[in-house]
Amino acid sequence: MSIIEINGITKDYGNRKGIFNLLFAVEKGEVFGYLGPNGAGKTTTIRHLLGFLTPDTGSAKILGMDCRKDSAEIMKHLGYLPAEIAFFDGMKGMDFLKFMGEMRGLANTSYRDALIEKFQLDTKGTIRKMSKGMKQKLGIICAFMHDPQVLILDEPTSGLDPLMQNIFAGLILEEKAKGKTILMSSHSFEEIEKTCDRIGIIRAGELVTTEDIHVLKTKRRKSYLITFDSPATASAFAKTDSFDNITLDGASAKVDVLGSVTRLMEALSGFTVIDFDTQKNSLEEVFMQYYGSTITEENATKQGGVR
Ligand SMILES: Nc1ncnc2c1ncn2[C@@H]1O[C@H](COP(=O)(O)OP(=O)(O)OP(=O)(O)O)[C@@H](O)[C@H]1O
Repeated sequence: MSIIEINGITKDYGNRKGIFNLLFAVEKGEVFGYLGPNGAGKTTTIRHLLGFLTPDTGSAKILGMDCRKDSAEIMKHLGYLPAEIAFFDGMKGMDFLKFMGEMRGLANTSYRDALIEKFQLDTKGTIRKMSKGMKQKLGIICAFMHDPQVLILDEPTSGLDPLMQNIFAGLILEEKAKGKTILMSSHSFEEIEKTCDRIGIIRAGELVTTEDIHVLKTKRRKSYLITFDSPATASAFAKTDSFDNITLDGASAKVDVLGSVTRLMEALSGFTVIDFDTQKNSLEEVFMQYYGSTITEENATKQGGVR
């Protein structure tokens, strides 16, 4: 039995908005990254899993239970971080965590306290006065503190600074090692790449693909920005003809590499390199790398009125 199942869900909001015949499953111990641009349908999918929405067709299950009918039972085993956190604004952070803990019958608060420590959150102040990042940390602690078997996290790192994003990635890996099943949505391939086993890409309400992250990494083209000691060295490197796609700019060269970076490292060994940087690709670029013109053609067809 899969832990999370989305069985052919359609929720049509009209105007081509919503989700359409979605079908995927997340297995025990798996971290599943759910990626897509703004408005693709990630939150709508997650709201079905939480039992907040009734699908037009299809169904969702968690731990074999129906997300709509058995949501009270499911909640006992689930940690949820919403995309937009609405807390009781006037409450102090710690009072909120205590309140949520009591609702869930949390007897042992040691994990909660360890999470507060890990995220360095000052829980003494009122939630109203907390920054976006602090509220996000509070939401994360609340989702994990009762040690649930299943976690559903809607854009968990939004508002977190890079240091906290790394701490969050570490937490996900620890939870994965405990055998937790995690579905997390994101816009960022880079973020998902650090933690997930598999990703699903949704676009315009339809699942474009689900793929093993290791397979994707080998298919992925990355850009590297290399700064040499002089423009002459940069052009000498470009003339080695080792790579198809080199763009020169003074002493710098941007090189696109597919898969392993070993070949680039070897090619650079005879040159003086001052700086070496990876350029992050946007999700859109990653889409284009994997699916090339297919996506644009599909979109053009849809915009022309055919689904
Ligand atoms: N209740 C609703 N009524 C009508 N349209 C809706 C409703 N809820 C969502 N939508 C539309 O459905 C589409 C999918 O929205 P959803 O919030 O699931 O996207 P998302 O992938 O989570 O986006 P983001 O990354 O911006 O959070 C959007 O076009 C949105 O405007």
